[in-house]
Order: sequence, then structure tokens, then C-alpha cells
Amino acid sequence: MPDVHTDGVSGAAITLEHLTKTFPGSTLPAVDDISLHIEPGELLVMVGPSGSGKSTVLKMINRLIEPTAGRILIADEDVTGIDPVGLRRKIGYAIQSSGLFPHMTVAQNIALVPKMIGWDKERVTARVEEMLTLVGLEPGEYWKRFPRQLSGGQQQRVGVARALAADPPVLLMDEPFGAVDPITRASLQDELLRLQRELRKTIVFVTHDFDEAIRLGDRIVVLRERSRIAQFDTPQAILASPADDFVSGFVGAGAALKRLNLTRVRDLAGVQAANGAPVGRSLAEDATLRDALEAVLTDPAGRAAVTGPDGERLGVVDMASLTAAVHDMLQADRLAAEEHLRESAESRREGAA
Ligand SMILES: Nc1ncnc2c1ncn2[C@@H]1O[C@H](COP(=O)(O)OP(=O)(O)OP(=O)(O)O)[C@@H](O)[C@H]1O
Repeated sequence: MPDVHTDGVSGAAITLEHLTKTFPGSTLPAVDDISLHIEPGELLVMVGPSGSGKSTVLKMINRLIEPTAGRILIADEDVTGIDPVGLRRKIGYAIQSSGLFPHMTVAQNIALVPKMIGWDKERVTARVEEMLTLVGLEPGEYWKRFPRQLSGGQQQRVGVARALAADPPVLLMDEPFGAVDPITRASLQDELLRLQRELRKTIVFVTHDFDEAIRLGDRIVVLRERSRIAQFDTPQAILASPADDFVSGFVGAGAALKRLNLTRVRDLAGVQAANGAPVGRSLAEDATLRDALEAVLTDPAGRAAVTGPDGERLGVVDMASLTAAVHDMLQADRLAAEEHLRESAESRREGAA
């Protein structure tokens, strides 16, 4: 498999073609004819109810499960026929409850795949140090600990470090943050987004939490039973225009509020220039509109200052500017979703012609 390094993207495209799995003894397939193209460097979230076959799809990509039919291409290479052990060294895999080996130290866990593929000792040591730092764990402190001496969130970080250690172009993550409390989960999600901005791997991330999906995904594929695709689109498009009742049920209540998590204050056109009036709360320009709403609602004067990286004041948001911005944003989402639906209906018609 060639490593792809263009425009800072280190990930490789993944294509699933008519991928199907029927387990021995089952009459119905667990995964029934799924086809999907994932762009290099994309973070794709697969979301769907329990039993919809998400984990089975993931495990077919790294051949922990052999497909009954169909094929998988990674960077245009058909990997359905190649040696699964070799393949797995090119695909990082992080799972719920971290999957760390309990009898190995943190460093030994992270070093596993680099050692297996024959890196020399110095390179492995340097890599372990780099990975620990990357996931926010002080190497000196955590190097020799065993997994049981870490918190759940720290174990997940080590799990991610281990999955990334051999610098694979593809990273598969199966509910990696499922077992930690909501606050740790949010910080691990932020951490993953930060890492991904730097690394630009192709990531397939499985969850059954739609909020997690919209927070993380460049695109989301919503699966119904037997991994049939209910909708495959950007978080914005799915929130603005769920394809059917099944997807609406998944999106849940409060789509407009969820949308606030997807926009940063710096992207607001309507931030007023600072006018010298005293403002209590302040917000980083990286804050989400949801953070901005929280700040405005809890500020006695109903206003919050937006500050730049050095603390300089860039502008002020208040309820009126937020309302206007959110209105415009939802309107733009609706138009984009309608346009998109029209385009896909047209291409289906052309395909059928
Ligand atoms: N080894 C197996 N043998 C037989 N059936 C299996 C096997 N593994 C999974 N299945 C079945 O395949 C279906 C899909 O399972 P899978 O674990 O892929 O779902 P999932 O969407 O990941 O679910 P969850 O969110 O609960 O983890 C289920 O009905 C499950 O019972």
C-alpha cells in the first residue's frame, strides 16, 4: 500500500464495494451490500443503532472479520486478498476500553507495532516519547506505568497513541471514548480533532452517539439495520435536512442547538467591532456558538467580548448578533441541503438513464 503524502494529508482513500457479511449460522446478513467512498484525510463517523453492523464493517476493513462478498480498496489497492497481518500494521485500531495489554507497560504497549515492523530500538524509543507527548501524557511520568495505574481517559489516550505509533495512513476507532465520563469524553474528542488537524489521517470512527458524530465528523454515515445507509452527508446537511424519520429519530430533538456546536465564533460575520463599552465575559475566537450563547446568557449585560490569541479584543457578541448569525446559518444550511438533494436526485436519474 503506498503511503500518500499530499497537501499535509497522510491518510489514504478507502472504498467499500458491495461489502457483505453473513455470519455462519445466520440467515440474514449482519452487513448487507454496503458501498462507500472515504476521502484521504477525512474523518468519517459511522453512527447507527446497536446491532446495525458498525463494528463488523470496521473489522472487515482490517480483516479481523473476512467479508462474505464485496471488496475493500485502500489507496486504490484491493486489500481483500492481501495478508491480513501485514494489512493490520498499516491500519491503526483503537477500541472501547482501550484494549491495552494489562501486563505490559504504557511504553511497551505503544512500542508494539513499531517493534513488530522492525524499527530499531532508538527509533522506537523516540516514537514512544513523541506519541505520549502528542496525546498529552508526560513521558517521564507515564512511561513505566501499567494500564491499571491509569484513569479511563488516560488509558484511552494510550490506546490512541498505540494505534498511531507506526504512523498508519488509516485509523479505525470503535467507540473509543464509550467507556469514559462525559467531561473526559469531551476533552478526548477535542484532543482527537486537534490531532487530526495535524496528522490528517483517514479515520473511520464508530459511535452510537449522534452528538459525538456531529462534533467529530467531516461526514457522517447513518446506518440502519444490516448496515444499510440511511444518509451519508456532512453534519450540517443531516441536521438541516434528515433524509427520513429514521434519521430524524437519530438526530433527536434540538437540531438547531446542536448546530451551534459546529460553528466557531471566529466564523461569525456579525461580530461587532469593540466599542469600548465594558464587557464582563470573554470568549476565545475558537469558542463555539454554543459557548458564546452560554456566555451571553450568563453575563449580566448580555454581552461577551471575543478575544484573539494574545488576549486582544476583536469584537463583541450579544443576543441580537447571535440570533441573526444563527438564523443566517440555518437558512444557508437549508439551501445547501436542498441543493445537495437536488444534485443527488439528478445524478441518480442520470445513472438510471
Ligand atoms: N461473530 C459473530 N457471529 C455471529 N453474529 C455476529 C458476530 N458478530 C456480530 N454478530 C451479529 O452481527 C450483527 C452486527 O453486530 P455489530 O457488532 O457489528 O453491531 P454494532 O452496530 O457494532 O453494534 P453495537 O453498537 O452494539 O456495538 C449483530 O446482530 C450481531 O449479533
